[in-house]
Amino acid sequence: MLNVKNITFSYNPKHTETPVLKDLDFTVEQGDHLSIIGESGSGKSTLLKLIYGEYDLNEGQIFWKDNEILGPKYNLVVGYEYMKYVAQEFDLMPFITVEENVGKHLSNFFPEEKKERIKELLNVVELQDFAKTKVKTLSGGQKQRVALARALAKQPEIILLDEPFSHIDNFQKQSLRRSVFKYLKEKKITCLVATHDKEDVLGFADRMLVLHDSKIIANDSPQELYRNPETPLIASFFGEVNMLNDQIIYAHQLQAVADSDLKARVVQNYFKGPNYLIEAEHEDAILRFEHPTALEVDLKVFLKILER
Ligand SMILES: Nc1ncnc2c1ncn2[C@@H]1O[C@H](COP(=O)(O)OP(=O)(O)OP(=O)(O)O)[C@@H](O)[C@H]1O
Repeated sequence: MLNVKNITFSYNPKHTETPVLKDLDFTVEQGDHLSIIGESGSGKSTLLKLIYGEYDLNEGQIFWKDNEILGPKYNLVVGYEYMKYVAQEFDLMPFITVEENVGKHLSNFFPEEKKERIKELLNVVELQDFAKTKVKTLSGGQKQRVALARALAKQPEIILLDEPFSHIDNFQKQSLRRSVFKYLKEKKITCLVATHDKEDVLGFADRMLVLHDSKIIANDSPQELYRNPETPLIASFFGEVNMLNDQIIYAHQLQAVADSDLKARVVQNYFKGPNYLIEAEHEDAILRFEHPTALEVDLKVFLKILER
């Protein structure tokens, strides 16, 4: 189990500024998948780096099982055998091939096993066809996949992923995500994923931690946070939201009907694929709702609030 005990951290060595993270306290069970979300600059990457032992904490402690994770003040070399961290910058070796990068830290004593392992990992990240390609010639998304495979090579107990699919194109993202997260679950590798993308969370994460103003404002299952978001910030991670009489209403919860007390005037349409997102004016505020077709600007519509 990962145990993050009341940690506080600021980059400023004199600790004079407001800390980036303050009094964070949470645990992650072995084999669980935790998503870390929050606005840009809320400290997601910093949290992963602290768990990796890259910085010294101002206050608090972090444990993986019984081992305390210590910062550079106490640990000459950053990092532990049982933990891997895939940062937003990949730090690969450009002049050697994909398979050499992936196998970099694997033992040469068992060449057959090593070959098989590299093959398995390249399958997980869907890079089978690039085994012999030099990394310097790869695209950003391909490099990101090599970095993932390399981090998995020695089967860590826990992996920290910072925006793991940010460079991957939409054509491959879905299948790669399924492949990597399925692999981590099967191998019971605990995983912490900092992400902006709800698709990385829904369907994969056991829990979701929301950072805001240096604090954890929510730590629950994605299902629970989706159904009962306590703040518009949490709800807006899942989709477009409206505030109506201090209630959080998702855009898909508003339905155009023949008649209701909620009247609005259409001002804008956005094509979203399966439907349109319609913006409509209601008492000087803009409401957003989904509709199967585009609606004429200035059309008066009546809206009904559906259950979540
Ligand atoms: N090395 C650093 N030195 C000083 N301040 C830093 C450093 N790295 C990050 N920060 C600051 O710490 C805060 C949190 O940054 P962090 O990168 O952890 O946020 P994030 O949530 O991961 O953002 P993003 O979603 O944009 O990646 C920001 O205000 C950032 O400017």
